[in-house]
Amino acid sequence: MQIKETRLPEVLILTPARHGDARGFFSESWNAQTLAAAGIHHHFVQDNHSLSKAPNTLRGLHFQTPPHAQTKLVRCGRGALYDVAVDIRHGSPNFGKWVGVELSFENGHQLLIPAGFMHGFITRAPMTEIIYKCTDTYAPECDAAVRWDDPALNIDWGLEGKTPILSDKDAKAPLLSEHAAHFTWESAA
Ligand SMILES: Cc1cn([C@H]2C[C@H](O)[C@@H](COP(=O)(O)OP(=O)(O)O[C@H]3O[C@H](C)C(=O)[C@H](O)[C@H]3O)O2)c(=O)[nH]c1=O
Repeated sequence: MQIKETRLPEVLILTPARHGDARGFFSESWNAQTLAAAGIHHHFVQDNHSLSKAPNTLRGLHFQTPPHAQTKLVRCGRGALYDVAVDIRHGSPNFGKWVGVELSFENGHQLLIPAGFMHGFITRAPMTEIIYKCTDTYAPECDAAVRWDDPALNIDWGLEGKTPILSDKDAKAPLLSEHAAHFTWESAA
């Protein structure tokens, strides 16, 4: 397992080993003991899996507010995507700062996104599948979204002038500044 920091130190790129042979490869996509040996302790309770059929499909920016904030371990099961995490922890020196990482079936990279960060991604290929583990279960009453193109965040999604495919919910999401509550977050669960 390779572990690499990003410009937001709490957001890590994890790349499990792939054991190749003539048939293809085998990889432990997640092993609690391996992560614990690296000092990474999370209790995941829900796995998510979504398919986005077209490139430039953008899902985000999403998060669950306390008490159901989620740490996520994200990977790309098929295709390719650009995965983005945004720090919205009240009082964080990196509040409002973002980082993006290319995740693909080919590169096998995973992104560990702690509670207190928003998550979003844009697909770079057709039929892209994202698979991710969460440390809390779905809580619709805590499900929140912020506009993908919030000028205060200035995220570069690599759209090159194209318009992303969005859900109605994401198209109508508020700006971060319109979220009345400033969320205080326990340390990442
Ligand atoms: C998140 C979630 C959704 N749903 C249901 C609710 C809707 O009927 C349907 C689609 O939900 P939504 O449009 O919120 O799905 P995405 O746009 O992929 O949202 C996700 O995308 C971003 C990138 C995330 O990190 C979050 O996990 C999540 O917000 O699945 C569930 O049943 N359980 C769940 O945990």
